[in-house]
Amino acid sequence: MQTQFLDNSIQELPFLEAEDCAMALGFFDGIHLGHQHIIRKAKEIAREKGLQFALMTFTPHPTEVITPDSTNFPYLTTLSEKVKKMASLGVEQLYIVKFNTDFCHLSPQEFVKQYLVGLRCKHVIAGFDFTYGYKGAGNMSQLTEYAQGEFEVTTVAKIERNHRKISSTLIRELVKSGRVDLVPEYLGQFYEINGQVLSISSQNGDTDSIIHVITSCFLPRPGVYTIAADINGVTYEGTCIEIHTFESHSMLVLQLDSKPPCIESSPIVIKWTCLRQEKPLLSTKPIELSSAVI
Ligand SMILES: Cc1cc2nc3c(=O)[nH]c(=O)nc-3n(C[C@H](O)[C@H](O)[C@H](O)COP(=O)(O)O)c2cc1C
Ligand SMILES: Nc1ncnc2c1ncn2[C@@H]1O[C@H](COP(=O)(O)OP(=O)(O)OP(=O)(O)O)[C@@H](O)[C@H]1O
Repeated sequence: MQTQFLDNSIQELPFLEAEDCAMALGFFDGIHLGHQHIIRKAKEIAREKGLQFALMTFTPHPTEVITPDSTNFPYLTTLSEKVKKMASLGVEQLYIVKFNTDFCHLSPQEFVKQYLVGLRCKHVIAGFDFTYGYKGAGNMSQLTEYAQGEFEVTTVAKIERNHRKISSTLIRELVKSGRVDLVPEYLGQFYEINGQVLSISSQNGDTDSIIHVITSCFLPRPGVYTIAADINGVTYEGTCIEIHTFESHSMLVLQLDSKPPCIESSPIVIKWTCLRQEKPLLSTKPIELSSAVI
């Protein structure tokens, strides 16, 4: 997959090098089951028409630009995780458009002309509620008219589960309220976060261990959770017994069912499987964080 960052403060955009493409559009936080359907549809159309399979996303989330006071937007996926997932879904050309005030002020027609026609879109695929242009004024029913014959449009109808639209917002609400057990119905997998191991200590004569983890990802509300932790390619079952949230990061205390070897400073991926108890099990004092790791 080729990845291209587009920053409209740079005048010489590499549009002339673009290939004729079928392009999926959207923010795609989490790449949930609704997103995956759109991405598969775009891939299918690209194959049928012999076009490059492209996808356009934005960074940061429009809310961070439009509501500058908003802090810590609750992303379900970091940009680098999103890039990896897009590659695994077969996207051939990923455009990551810098969402800034200049971009935000483009009219729907300007966006279509500069970014969609400019990037040689021959077919555009998005969901029924995709919006674009200043104040999100452009919608899918206007897109064919704005395309002026340059590309075709496929609008994917609302994809629901349990009579609710599958959405990043719904998944964030489930995570926030601790209902991580329900997340796979909408996300297609357990909610995962990335972090870094700060320290590890043995418990019960080496049969299990306590590890401290630092993360800046969006977390479930405090409580005791069953988790699985991937460290250096090995999966450990365990429990998250404490969650301490600070301004820009959080610290987790995990109890693992075994003691992993030499994992200080290792990256860790934590899968949240279920909320076991509303209150923390025990209260360990948060360890001192050196400024080097924050
Ligand atoms: C050129 C352009 C300008 C936009 N301007 C605004 C804006 O002024 N206000 C706003 O809330 N969202 C704005 N958006 C964001 C869109 O409404 C929408 O959230 C974004 O395209 C992602 O779509 P999705 O949330 O359906 O994935 C803009 C999007 C684009 C492409
Ligand atoms: N359930 C769904 N059914 C059909 N299309 C969807 C669905 N969810 C998202 N889409 C489409 O996927 C693309 C990315 O959407 P977006 O990132 O806004 O997802 P979302 O889940 O609606 O997010 P949020 O809850 O933050 O609004 C857009 O084209 C959007 O229309």
